[in-house]
Amino acid sequence: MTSPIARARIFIDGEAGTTGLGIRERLTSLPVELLSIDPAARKDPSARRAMMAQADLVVLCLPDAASREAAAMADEMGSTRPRLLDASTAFRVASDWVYGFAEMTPGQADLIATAPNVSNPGCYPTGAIALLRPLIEAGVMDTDHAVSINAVSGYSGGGRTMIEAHEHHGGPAFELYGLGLEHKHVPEIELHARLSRRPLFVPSVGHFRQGMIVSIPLHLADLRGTVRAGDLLDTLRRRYDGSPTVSVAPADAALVAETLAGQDTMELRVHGNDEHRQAVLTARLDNLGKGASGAALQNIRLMLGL
Ligand SMILES: NC(=O)C1=CN([C@@H]2O[C@H](COP(=O)(O)OP(=O)(O)OC[C@H]3O[C@@H](n4cnc5c(N)ncnc54)[C@H](OP(=O)(O)O)[C@@H]3O)[C@@H](O)[C@H]2O)C=CC1
Ligand SMILES: CC(=O)N[C@@H](CCC(=O)OP(=O)(O)O)C(=O)O
Repeated sequence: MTSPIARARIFIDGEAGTTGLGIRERLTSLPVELLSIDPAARKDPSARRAMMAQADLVVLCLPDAASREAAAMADEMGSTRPRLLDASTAFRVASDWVYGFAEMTPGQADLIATAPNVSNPGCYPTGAIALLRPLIEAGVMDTDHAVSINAVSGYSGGGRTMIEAHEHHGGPAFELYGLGLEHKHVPEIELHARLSRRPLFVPSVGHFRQGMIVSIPLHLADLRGTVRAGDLLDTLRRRYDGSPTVSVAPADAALVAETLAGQDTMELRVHGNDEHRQAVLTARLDNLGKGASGAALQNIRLMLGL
């Protein structure tokens, strides 16, 4: 862990957006100084650059293109460059950025603590990678396993535009999307879960504000060796033993997506039937909590040694 910076200064670029607001609220629990931009100048590059120049850490809560622009601005500052934590998809598979999923694998939290650039994970990848990577690292699942990932998110996952659509114009009760099979989270899941074969990913959104379930059906006969559902459970338990944020919970007959709304934790489960040699892995989280702002707070604490 790095030595704590005395009252570090943090600038959230995109502070008024969904993720930015969630981070701002959570920062009140930390001994840091929040630098806020004049709302009228929030998209003015010179005003943003001036805020960045005063900050120890800049948290980017922007669309991808604006994040790339902000990272380029930071690079122009040379030795006075602030450290960056990016909430967008822009740098999640970039080799010179550290992936900000502290529990993903042993040693990841230490990498985050010292990195100049950290990318906050996507909401869906947080659940998918948490379930898949321990199985691949334990050799239970082959890297080229034919993985299918189904997921449902609350509408806040679509940012301000989708929130307004659902809250003011009555969005659909349930909608499958990403059916072109090009969702922006697939490369991130493939890389960080350590898959060598592109997974199928079918996301959906429901008419509820916050919450998410990611589920991965498995035929146990397609895994390595003679694997039972209990072996999958043991593998996940070993990986997340003692984690305050990721827990491995008992299987349940049904799961409600909204249960963890407002919380920054994630629950993993293995729902197995050894007679039929089948299992469904699930991750339940709040897309705005462990899926976004809660993970960002975890990364901020690690980066500042708090
Ligand atoms: N919502 C979610 O569940 C998650 C979102 N994310 C990621 O976080 C990022 C932000 O998403 P989210 O908070 O949902 O989006 P929002 O649309 O709610 O917020 C984006 C914010 O960025 C501002 N903004 C847009 N362009 C610029 C610019 N060029 N310069 C400065 N500010 C700008 C917007 O201002 P204005 O509204 O005035 O245009 C708005 O305040 C995205 O990259 C998203 O992928 C990550 C994890 C989960
Ligand atoms: C419901 C919905 O639209 N969800 C968004 C994902 C949420 C999000 O913005 O994801 P990031 O974590 O990558 O930023 C989507 O599918 O694009």
